[in-house]
Amino acid sequence: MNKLTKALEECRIKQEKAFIPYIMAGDGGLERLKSQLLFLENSGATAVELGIPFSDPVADGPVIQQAGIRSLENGTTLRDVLKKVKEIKNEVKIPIILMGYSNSLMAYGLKEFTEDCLSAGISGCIIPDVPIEEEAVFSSIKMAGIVLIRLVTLTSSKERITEITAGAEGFIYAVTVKGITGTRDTFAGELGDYLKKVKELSPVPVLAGFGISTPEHVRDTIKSCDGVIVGSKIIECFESGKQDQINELIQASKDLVRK
Ligand SMILES: O=P(O)(O)OC[C@@H](O)[C@@H](O)c1c[nH]c2ccccc12
Repeated sequence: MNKLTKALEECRIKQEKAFIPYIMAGDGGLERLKSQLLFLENSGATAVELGIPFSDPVADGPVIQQAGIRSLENGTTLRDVLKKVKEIKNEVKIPIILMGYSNSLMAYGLKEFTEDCLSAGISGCIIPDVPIEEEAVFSSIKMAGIVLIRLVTLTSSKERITEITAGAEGFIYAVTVKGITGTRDTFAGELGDYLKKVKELSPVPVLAGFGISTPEHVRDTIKSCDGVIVGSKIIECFESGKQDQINELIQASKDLVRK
């Protein structure tokens, strides 16, 4: 079974919620990647979403844009990222999901990208600018047993959510805001109902992401879904050396079920 699918299945059996932090590969240099991944693993993350730096990150807010710029300035390429992940794959146990825009993958060549992901032990990919209608282009990834994570948003209709969740693999990424990535203070009132609706329709776990940045956000959001994804706040914490706050966020995802 795919390592990510298995990790999520273990969460379900243990009645735990999933927590997936996002980091930008090459931010601070790729030599930092192993210690970041091990820190997140030891803090109790279920998996890690690893961003591929890209010059035109259309879905990203300022924090991730800046992290991408820093990484590109360090000269990080997708090839380097996959090489580094391959190098450390026996030491890092948690599943790694690559997050990248379609251009980066197409420019690399999909056949080669798939092969290199396999040898690096990548479990899943998130390609946010690829709607299900275009997914066939990336079928080599799926055929290799790497899950392709699909996204739904607050504005997706019930019909659209049904289409997207049918045949979904790994988990469904439920975007919690109408906008780009980045920390938020509050969320739309309809968020809980939206997540419950996606959960009713989805055959795979539903994880919510975008804007989640405090332990309260984590606790509130996971009441209505199977886990959360946190990006911008994690990047900020690593930047400012406040790793203890990362622990608090991850811990918040474990609180609910223990009570
Ligand atoms: O940064 P936030 O608001 O916590 O959102 C998660 C996010 O960072 C991560 O999943 C992500 C980063 N870039 C993306 C682009 C599209 C979808 C998802 C993402």
